[in-house]
Amino acid sequence: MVLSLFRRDKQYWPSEQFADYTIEKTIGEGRFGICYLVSDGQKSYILKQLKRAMLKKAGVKVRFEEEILRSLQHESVPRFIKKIEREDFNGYVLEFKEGRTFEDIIYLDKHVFEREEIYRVGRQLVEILKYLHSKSIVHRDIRVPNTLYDGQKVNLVDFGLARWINNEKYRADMDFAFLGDFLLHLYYASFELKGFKKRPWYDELQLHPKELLLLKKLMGVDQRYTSIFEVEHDFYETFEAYQ
Ligand SMILES: Nc1ncnc2c1ncn2[C@@H]1O[C@H](COP(=O)(O)OP(=O)(O)OP(=O)(O)O)[C@@H](O)[C@H]1O
Repeated sequence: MVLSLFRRDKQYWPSEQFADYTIEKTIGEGRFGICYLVSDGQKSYILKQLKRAMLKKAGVKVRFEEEILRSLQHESVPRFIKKIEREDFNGYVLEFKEGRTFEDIIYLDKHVFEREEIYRVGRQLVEILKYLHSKSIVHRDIRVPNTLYDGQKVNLVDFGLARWINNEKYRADMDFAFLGDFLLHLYYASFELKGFKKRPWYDELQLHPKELLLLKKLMGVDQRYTSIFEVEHDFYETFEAYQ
């Protein structure tokens, strides 16, 4: 038992067979785990391998992702398919969600987001947050590498930091700063710095007063929203012209 804690995590390679799945490729490696794209011959899935060292260090915390994903049923959130616990592997199989990460779309493709698209993307994130918060879940990691987009639909992945809201350490409003920062990434995709001086986002981005207020309240520059319903209200008012 003690020895197994110090053993290195086994890496899986393309074409290798694992349980009922064939490994297609490694998608990403983070602090907590390694994500593989796998197939059962019919459909693709995500196999998430939890790192042994992290399981030991974070203990019960890594279990939240499983518990929370199992409790969710939303078209933009991967379904929890099954858990796999073996001597040489700890992890689970998740539904594969389509789309590339916003990180790749912004920084590799250099895609420019016009206001209408910012509205279409933002609207979906507000809907996802309404669902999560109604289930007493705060995601705490809505960032460009954890959001997938196929040009139409937005999917939210990586529930590794998600927690049950207890209004103390874990509050719903924690997601608002992430949402604000995410939207700023979309605005900045079309931003060109004129001159040399870097100024704060609320000075250098050309924003409508309603956009400015929405973003300031999300980011906590102005008094932060207290519920997703307030965010939703202001979001739709801000983007009224695109509905
Ligand atoms: N269900 C899914 N469908 C499609 N792609 C996914 C899915 N889950 C994760 N991915 C992809 O795998 C990458 C890594 O996933 P995830 O962030 O959950 O792993 P992680 O080990 O927790 O990483 P980190 O520690 O960096 O947060 C994501 O950026 C995304 O591109």
